[in-house]
Amino acid sequence: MSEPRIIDISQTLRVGMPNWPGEPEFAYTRKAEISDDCPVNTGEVVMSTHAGTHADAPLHYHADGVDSARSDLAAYVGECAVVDARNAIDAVKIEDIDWDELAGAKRVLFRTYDRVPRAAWDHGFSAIDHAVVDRLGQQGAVLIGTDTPSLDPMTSKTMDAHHAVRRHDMRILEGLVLDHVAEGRYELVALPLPIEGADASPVRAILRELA
Ligand SMILES: Nc1ccccc1C(=O)C[C@H](N)C(=O)O
Ligand SMILES: [Zn+2]
Ligand SMILES: [Zn+2]
Repeated sequence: MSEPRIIDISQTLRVGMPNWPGEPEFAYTRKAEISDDCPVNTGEVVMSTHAGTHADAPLHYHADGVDSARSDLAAYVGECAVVDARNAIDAVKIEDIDWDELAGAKRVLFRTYDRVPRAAWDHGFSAIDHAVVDRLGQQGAVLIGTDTPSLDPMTSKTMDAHHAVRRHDMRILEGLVLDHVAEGRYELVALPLPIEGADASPVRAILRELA
C-alpha cells in the first residue's frame, strides 16, 4: 500500500514576502561561506514571529499565557477539517458555515482566499467572527486555522477572536496556504518551534490525506 499523499500548506519564507506593516522584514544573510578555509555555508534569519505560516502562542494575546516552548503540542497534530469560506464577506460568520459538515471536528482550517497574496500585503483580509470561535470551542475543537495573517481584522484593538480562542484554551494557526486544498477531512501536522519566551513561531504545516 502506498503512503498517504502529503500536501504542503506552508508559505515559502523569502526576502520580499508580504509583511505585517511595522513588523521586521524577513531577511536571510549568509554568514560563513564555503571556501578553502571553511567547509560549510551558514546563515542568519531575521523575521517577525508572525511571518508566513505560524502558530500564535497564548502569550501573544495574554500577558500570562504560555510561550511557544511551553505550549502543549497535542492541538497541532491530528484529524482536521478544511472549510471553503470564500463566500464570506469581511469575516467568516456563523451563517457562512455548514455546521453539520463540521460535527465533531477538533481542528478546523478556513480558506478565505482563491489565492493567498504572494506579491503585496492585503489590508482587507477576512477575519473569523468570534462567535464562530466560540461555537467551535463549545463543540470541543482544539485548534482553528486561517489562510489570512490574523483571526481578527488588521485594525482590531480588541482581538475578539483571539480572546474567544483563549477562553476555550484552543490553539491558532495563521498564514496557511489552502489554495490547492479541497474541502474535507485530513490529518494535520503543524508544530511550533520550542522558542523560549516567544509569542509565536513559524511552523511547517502539512496535511495528509486520510487513508
Ligand atoms: N504585529 C501586530 C501589531 C498589532 C496588532 C497585531 C499584530 C499582529 O502581528 C497580529 C498577528 N499576526 C496575529 O493575529 O497573531
Ligand atoms: Zn499571528
Ligand atoms: Zn493571531
